[in-house]
Amino acid sequence: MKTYLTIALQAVEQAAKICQQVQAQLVEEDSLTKKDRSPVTVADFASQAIICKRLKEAFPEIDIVGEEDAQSLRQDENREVLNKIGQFLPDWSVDQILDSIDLGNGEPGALFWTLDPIDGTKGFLRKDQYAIALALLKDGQPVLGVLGCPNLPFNGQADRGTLMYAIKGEGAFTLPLGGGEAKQVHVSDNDPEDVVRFLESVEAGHANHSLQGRLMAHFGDRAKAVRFDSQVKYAVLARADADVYLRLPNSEKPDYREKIWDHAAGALIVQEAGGTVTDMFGKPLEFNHGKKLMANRGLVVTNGKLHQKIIELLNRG
Ligand SMILES: Nc1ncnc2c1ncn2[C@@H]1O[C@H](COP(=O)(O)O)[C@@H](O)[C@H]1OP(=O)(O)O
Ligand SMILES: [Mg+2]
Repeated sequence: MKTYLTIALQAVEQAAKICQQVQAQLVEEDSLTKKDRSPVTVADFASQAIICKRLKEAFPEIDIVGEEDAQSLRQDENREVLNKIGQFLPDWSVDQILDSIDLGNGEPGALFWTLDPIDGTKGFLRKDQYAIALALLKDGQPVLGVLGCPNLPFNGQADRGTLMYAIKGEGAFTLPLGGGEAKQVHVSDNDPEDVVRFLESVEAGHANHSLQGRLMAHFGDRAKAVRFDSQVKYAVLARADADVYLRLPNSEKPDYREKIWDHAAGALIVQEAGGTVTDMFGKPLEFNHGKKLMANRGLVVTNGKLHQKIIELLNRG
């Protein structure tokens, strides 16, 4: 597993550098809009190209299930975006860029990678938080997870981003982006009688803030809301800077199913830091139903001590 970890960390580091460069110079034309109207940027594509290329060089036989594909970039109308990606990958030919992005068109199987090259694209566009999320799944369970969080200060140092990783059964660790010593992380110790820090999406459309608000009311003044974009929320909880992360289905999209690349890495990291991850009914996440968590609804992530209480409150009818 150590070889997988080394390559995964290198790939995420490399992608994070490009994402930081793009974010620093971001203009509106650097993004295009997908069919579901969600945005995708130059950096999403560059990140996926870099990570897929690195993984395939090292592990040619392992499929990669990435969030993006190059179909839209192959259309003339998006030539500008493709050219811009080329500026950030100066040694790459156009075909190399397109083909590397499409290395992420693999299918979930017994052993595969899943990649969100930029999770929280809306946060990225706001020059706020985003994550690069990569996980290795074996027999339907994440066994290795890496989260690159370029705008999440490492140890309070604003100029250093955060990397987090976990190997199943071996704990969760953090180190600064750019290199440094890895330190083990543990979730908080807070119980239902303490202050309870709730993580939620910045984007109101991505979760049911009002249902979450009603649940928080149970804890009165002790409930605090903390908003972050992306899987950065998992990293914040794993290092004990928050206690609960809820993703409750939004009434406008009651049938929404979570995507595997949005949760595989983060869920493993929180579990290895001592926390608990289930859906809103307390059922463990099942990663063996294709690209979506078809057998689960919503998400409840806690430090473990709060889990039962939250599930109880959510399901008391
Ligand atoms: N209705 C929805 N319910 C839950 N998650 C959603 C919904 N719409 C989009 N998302 C996902 O929320 C994630 C970002 O979450 P956050 O706001 O917490 O950072 C994205 O991966 C996005 O998926 P997608 O990338 O497919 O649009
Ligand atoms: Mg995502």
